[in-house]
Amino acid sequence: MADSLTLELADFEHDVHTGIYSEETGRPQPLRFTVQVRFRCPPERFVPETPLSASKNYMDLKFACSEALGDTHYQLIEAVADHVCETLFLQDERVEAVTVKIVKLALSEADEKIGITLHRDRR
Ligand SMILES: Nc1nc2c(c(=O)[nH]1)N=C([C@H](O)[C@@H](O)CO)CN2
Repeated sequence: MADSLTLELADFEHDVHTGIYSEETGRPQPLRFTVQVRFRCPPERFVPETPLSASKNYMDLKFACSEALGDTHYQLIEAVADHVCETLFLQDERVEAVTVKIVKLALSEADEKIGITLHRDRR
């Protein structure tokens, strides 16, 4: 049976312009991202000499959750997650599916975690 490969970035925090309400506009707020990327056809074996081109650079996941989001104001964090998914699909045609979990840290009063998870298969 073939292997499957999932790349993961967990608990990465980055400030993003997002929010529905007027008090949320004008300055970015911290979001916590956890992203999983399902990768098509990994090689049969990863040997010591296997090059990075046989996989996907996990630093690309950080890029998708930070610089790639730019200074755009995203009303909903769903739109942030959508942008992350599309960035990852565009980067590499071997990306089959992406799951993005976002926690809006500014909402937490007693360590509760409020946010969303978006899963998208390549269309
Ligand atoms: N499903 C969502 N619900 C809400 C969002 C959101 O982005 N997705 N955002 C807000 C406000 O901006 C919130 O962070 C402050 O009340 C409310 N609900």
